[in-house]
Amino acid sequence: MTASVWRSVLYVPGDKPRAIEKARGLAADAVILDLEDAVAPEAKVQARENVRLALRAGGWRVPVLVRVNGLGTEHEHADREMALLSGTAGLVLPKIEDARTVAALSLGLPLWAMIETPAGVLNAAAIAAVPGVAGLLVGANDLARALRTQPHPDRWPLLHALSAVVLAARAAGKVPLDAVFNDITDPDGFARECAQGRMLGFTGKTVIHPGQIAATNAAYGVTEAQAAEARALINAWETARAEGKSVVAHRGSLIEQMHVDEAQDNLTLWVQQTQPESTS
Ligand SMILES: CC(C)(COP(=O)(O)OP(=O)(O)OC[C@H]1O[C@@H](n2cnc3c(N)ncnc32)[C@H](O)[C@@H]1OP(=O)(O)O)[C@@H](O)C(=O)NCCC(=O)NCCSC(=O)C[C@H](O)C(=O)O
Ligand SMILES: [Mg+2]
Repeated sequence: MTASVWRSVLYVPGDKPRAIEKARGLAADAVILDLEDAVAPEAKVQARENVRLALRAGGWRVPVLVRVNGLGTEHEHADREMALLSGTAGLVLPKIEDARTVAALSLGLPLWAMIETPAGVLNAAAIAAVPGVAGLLVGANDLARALRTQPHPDRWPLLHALSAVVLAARAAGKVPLDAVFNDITDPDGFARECAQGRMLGFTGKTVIHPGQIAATNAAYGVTEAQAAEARALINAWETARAEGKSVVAHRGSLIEQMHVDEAQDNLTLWVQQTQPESTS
């Protein structure tokens, strides 16, 4: 599946070999092997070795990214070198605050910038526009702490930042991925947040537990009925255009080129969902 249609992206702590193995069989569209905040300082070196072995072993059905430790940390260079030499599909860079630091990396593989500080949000458009950047990920835990916001079931205090990330990514033609939902025992709250993220314009969501994957794929995916409706809309458009009509109504509503484009996007996602091996 191409990154532009990733629905679920699973974080897996680099110091948990059992979870890394389990991730191979899960239905996430991409995996992030994490060396940063999921790993305690004393476990960092072993985690890097675990990730190296997992990448070198191969056999992954989906793209595997590595979240390296932050710029300026003692692990920065070793993490990056390991990931580059071991065949990762991309690097996730935490706490990115400006475009210049990302542009200076020029590593020749897709970079995923995490927006999780106030400065990162304010500079998100410039960060997204850096040529090597494939997408932006929201880090809502760090951001909430930095902004001193309080939790809210509909994330009101973070809405401006969430939309800023979507705007920045979309303006640059890059992929916006929503933040993690921390409570793995709250499926209703999780589903609500997935629906909100999709409404805001995110392509997909980062998740932290196998139990969150199916709901994410459903929320960000396309159902068979939606695919059929997309075909019907395209068909109505093409028929009307062939008859020389410039204004087209379908099921009582005006449709224009952007609706046809959206229907085409849904069909593309449907094909990638149902035949992932033909498109990855
Ligand atoms: C949240 C967890 C600590 C819960 O762990 P646990 O209590 O072990 O869960 P379960 O017992 O329900 O696990 C059941 C089985 O599933 C496997 N498992 C659990 N999580 C994962 C996973 N992420 N990937 C793959 N497999 C997973 C367990 O191994 C069990 O398997 P088995 O033994 O075979 O039954 C835990 O889920 C966890 O550690 N999650 C990831 C946490 C993480 O990565 N955090 C960092 C990224 S989030 C972040 O930093 C966001 C951002 O930066 C911000 O600022 O917001
Ligand atoms: Mg973070």
